[in-house]
Amino acid sequence: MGKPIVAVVGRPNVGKSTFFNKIAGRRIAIVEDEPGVTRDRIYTEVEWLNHKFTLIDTGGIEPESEEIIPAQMRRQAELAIETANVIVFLVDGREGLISSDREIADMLRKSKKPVLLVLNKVDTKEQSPHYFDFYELGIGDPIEISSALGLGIGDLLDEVVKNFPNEEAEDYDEDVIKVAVIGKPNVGKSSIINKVLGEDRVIVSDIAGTTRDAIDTPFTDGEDQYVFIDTAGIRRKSKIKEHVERYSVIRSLSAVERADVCLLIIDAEEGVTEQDKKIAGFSHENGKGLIIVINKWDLIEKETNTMNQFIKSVRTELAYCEYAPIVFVSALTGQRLNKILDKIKFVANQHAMRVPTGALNEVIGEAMLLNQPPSDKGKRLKIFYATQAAVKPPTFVLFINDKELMHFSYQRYIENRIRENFGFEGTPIRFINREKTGGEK
Ligand SMILES: Nc1nc2c(ncn2[C@@H]2O[C@H](COP(=O)(O)OP(=O)(O)OP(=O)(O)O)[C@@H](O)[C@H]2O)c(=O)[nH]1
Ligand SMILES: Nc1nc2c(ncn2[C@@H]2O[C@H](COP(=O)(O)OP(=O)(O)OP(=O)(O)O)[C@@H](O)[C@H]2O)c(=O)[nH]1
Repeated sequence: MGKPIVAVVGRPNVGKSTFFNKIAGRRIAIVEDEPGVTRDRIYTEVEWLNHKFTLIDTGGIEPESEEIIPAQMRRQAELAIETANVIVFLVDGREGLISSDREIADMLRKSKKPVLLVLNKVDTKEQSPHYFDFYELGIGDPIEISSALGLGIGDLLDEVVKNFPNEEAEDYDEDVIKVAVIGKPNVGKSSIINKVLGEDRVIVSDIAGTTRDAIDTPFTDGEDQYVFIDTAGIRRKSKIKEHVERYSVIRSLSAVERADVCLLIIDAEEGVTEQDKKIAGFSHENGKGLIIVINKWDLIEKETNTMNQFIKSVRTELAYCEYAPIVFVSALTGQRLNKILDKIKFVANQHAMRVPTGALNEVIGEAMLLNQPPSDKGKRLKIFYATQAAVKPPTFVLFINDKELMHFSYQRYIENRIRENFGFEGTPIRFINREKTGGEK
């Protein structure tokens, strides 16, 4: 199971952005130093009491578009209900209860998701004069905070964490390959899924070891078991056109969290957009396998170098995922779609691959001989020993003499040597640097 997702909802002006910023200030970012990773405030990674979760901001409601306000609010709440494990429902403790709070509350109550009712703007130690009114919403005890002053935030996060689903909760068996098909609206996600499912694959109604979500689509090619995660939203053509880009990014988040491999579908005519970067960044940060699928290739007029030029621009725009293979397909003509499943299987294996410690240390030893580690003030970096501590994604612990001496560029060099020797195509690689004291060897 992926990291839990927490969504913040509430009517305009209750302080959602202020709240989000306050929490985002505490964010931990695993790949923070990596250049090119697009940071956007749609989501932030948070750690509280050893629990990691993703906080999503369902976004502001545009005050200009008058008639649309109720619909937008409704959509925002729906989105939170669809994607989040815990919902923080923010209301204004100074202004008191108003009718749009009731509307949102009705939707949230019906969702069966854990909802925390949070009175914001309670800037003093005293209880809000409206405190008891909020019980009427039927969501339980209100929690008082001041996002502006940072009061009550810790207690609130304690409550949030308590409501997370059991981390031991069963998902699919280890060897079921979980695939998220992600991308902007209209790039051809459903068409690709349908084509893949159409080709001799058997959709299975039940699959070993699952408490599975009805919106997933498990299938098998006779050899391996797969599941397209969270595809209901894709198959069920939504009536409400999701104009707001943010919505489709958020929709992708929970699917990515649960996936082993993400297929990022890009429209060949449009090329890589900002939104694609956000989604790819999310896959990368969450350590998922990634395949970049350029769809609608039939619409492109080809000259000698068209494909290479396209690859070049994708590599530039998505520089931090250069490990991801790029495939050019057409869901319309079926071109190269038969290769997709093999690619998925391949990347899933790379993502779960473990290399022997002996071979790993040989590669690193050689790497250090070929290209001396950096030094500073007469002290040179030493890597004493390395071991692969985890898979999905492959994670290496490097025991070194001094963390300060490990530069990004050298880490990158080590990563490249590991990739050259072992592959790991399609998966990010993580490093943990550990100082080994008394470390001469
Ligand atoms: N006194 C006080 N003011 C607050 C607090 N939190 C937010 N505000 C103020 O409330 C106003 C609205 O805050 P935002 O964070 O923009 O509210 P929002 O819910 O994101 O609003 P939309 O983007 O319109 O949905 C701003 O003027 C904030 O400064 C608080 O804890 N105490
Ligand atoms: N020419 C061409 N059209 C395609 C291709 N793949 C999909 N389309 C068309 O693009 C449109 C969108 O395809 P969908 O599969 O519905 O896209 P989607 O990404 O699932 O869209 P949303 O449900 O809005 O997220 C449809 O009209 C498809 O027929 C392709 O490879 N070539």
